[in-house]
Amino acid sequence: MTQDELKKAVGWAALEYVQPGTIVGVGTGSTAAHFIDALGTIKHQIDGAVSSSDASTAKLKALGIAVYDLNEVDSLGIYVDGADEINGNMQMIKGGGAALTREKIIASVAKTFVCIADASKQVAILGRFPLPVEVIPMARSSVARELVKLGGRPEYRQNVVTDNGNVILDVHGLEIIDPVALEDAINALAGVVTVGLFARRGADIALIGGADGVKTIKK
Ligand SMILES: O=C(CO)[C@H](O)[C@H](O)COP(=O)(O)O
Repeated sequence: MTQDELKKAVGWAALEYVQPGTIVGVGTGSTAAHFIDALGTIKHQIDGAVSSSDASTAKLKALGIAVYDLNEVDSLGIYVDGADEINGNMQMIKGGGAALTREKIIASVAKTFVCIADASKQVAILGRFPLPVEVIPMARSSVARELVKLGGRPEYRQNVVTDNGNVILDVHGLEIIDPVALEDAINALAGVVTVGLFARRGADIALIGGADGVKTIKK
């Protein structure tokens, strides 16, 4: 199977966790896009979605799925999203698609985070994938200097402006032994909006697509 076929398999497998009559939290990226396609087939059974990016919102609306502002929603049963890396403790690096801030907000509200990923995303130690950090534009250089002190090599993601009007620094060269400590340290830097390290709030369920099919891992 190709990587995209594995992404499709987990995207469709996530339908099992969608409860009829509820609003569903929806992530961003190529794996989440498969989930949105799957969601479209049961659109009359759900109340709608809360979306983590303008791109996912457009895709949801094109399929006829109502998209709600998170402020209109009191609670959320599930959030379904991909990951750039996931470790054995269900902690993740996210933000390859620059949607990390809205993803983290929705994940914080949802009762259950369902991570959908192909097996290439599983790692023993997070950090091989450059860690995305969303930064207020005027703090780009000052935050970059602080990230160097934390042991990383930040690179400005050229020509990318987030849905929130900010910029992204991708931090290379990290071997993240203590994800919670690094998440806290980066979040504490003035000018950082969000770090794409989902350590304090990791996934509750991971659906991992590999050669043997879709494996379910529960926290
Ligand atoms: O965090 C994300 C977007 O900000 C995505 O979930 C992550 O980049 C994985 O993307 P894909 O499913 O395309 O491999």
